[in-house]
Amino acid sequence: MTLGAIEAGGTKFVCATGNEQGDVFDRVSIPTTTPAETMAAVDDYFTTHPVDAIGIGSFGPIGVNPDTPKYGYITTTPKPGWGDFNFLGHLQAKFDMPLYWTTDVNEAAYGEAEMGIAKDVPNSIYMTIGTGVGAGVIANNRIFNGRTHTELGHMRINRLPGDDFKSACPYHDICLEGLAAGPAVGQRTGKAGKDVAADDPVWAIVADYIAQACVNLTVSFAPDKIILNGGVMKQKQLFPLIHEKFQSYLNGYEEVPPLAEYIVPAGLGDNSGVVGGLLLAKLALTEA
Ligand SMILES: Nc1ncnc2c1ncn2[C@@H]1O[C@H](COP(=O)(O)OP(=O)(O)OP(=O)(O)O)[C@@H](O)[C@H]1O
Ligand SMILES: [Zn+2]
Repeated sequence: MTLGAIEAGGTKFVCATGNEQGDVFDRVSIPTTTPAETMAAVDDYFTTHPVDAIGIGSFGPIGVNPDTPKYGYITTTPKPGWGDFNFLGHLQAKFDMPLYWTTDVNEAAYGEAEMGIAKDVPNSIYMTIGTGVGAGVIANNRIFNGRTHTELGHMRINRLPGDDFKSACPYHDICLEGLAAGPAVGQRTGKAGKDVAADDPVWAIVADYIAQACVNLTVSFAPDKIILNGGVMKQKQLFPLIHEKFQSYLNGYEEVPPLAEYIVPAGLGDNSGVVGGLLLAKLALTEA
């Protein structure tokens, strides 16, 4: 059996084939331009690389609730051409096979939960801190959705005293994404995140906000693990800073696993999404 995965991001789409153990056989990267152009390349890929099912994780916001008219759509993105695009419908018209449709972060969360750092625990959260912040919640080995998917990157956090940085989120004066994602780091320092020194004071601010988010995730979802990935988390010195602040903000309220095993980097690195897609394809097949 051959499985397919799509990791649909705002700058590139990755299409891949592999098996139910999460082994990747082949992959291609397609620039995200217009839906017509990008989807034609996706269609071509799975026509020349036949599969039995496809797991799809898309940038959003997207419709994930089958009871709503916009199920399967990319809904309100400002990305030209992609707003109100019926992504799942497009694929269903081309490929007569089981398809699993979810967000890019839910897909990556599923990959880490099944084959990555969280494979031995049933409850985990995968949060990526890159251009934006997004998180996928796995509860009892399943992707958690409510009325729609979560938007945990936009959780409110408390500003540190003296931090008067103007939020980079156009909607929120104080959200994690607006104060601590890659663009905020860039605007705070005047440099690209990768060029900011490891001991720059900006990292203590970023770590504080991420630690606040981890406390919020802990009390909201009671995960066994919180996985932090994305461009900003390439700064590995953030982990001990986050652990220290997390400890002080949780303040002994509840027992959590040892922090070095609780708030951790991804196990699959840049492969979490593609592996998640393959395993969601398998799930779609077993549930079809
Ligand atoms: N080594 C690094 N240290 C700090 N920041 C970094 C590093 N590498 C990339 N970044 C920042 O991370 C952001 C890019 O994030 P990422 O590499 O996760 O890609 P992305 O796909 O654009 O993000 P998203 O998942 O939000 O769409 C940019 O703002 C970039 O400046
Ligand atoms: Zn926001």
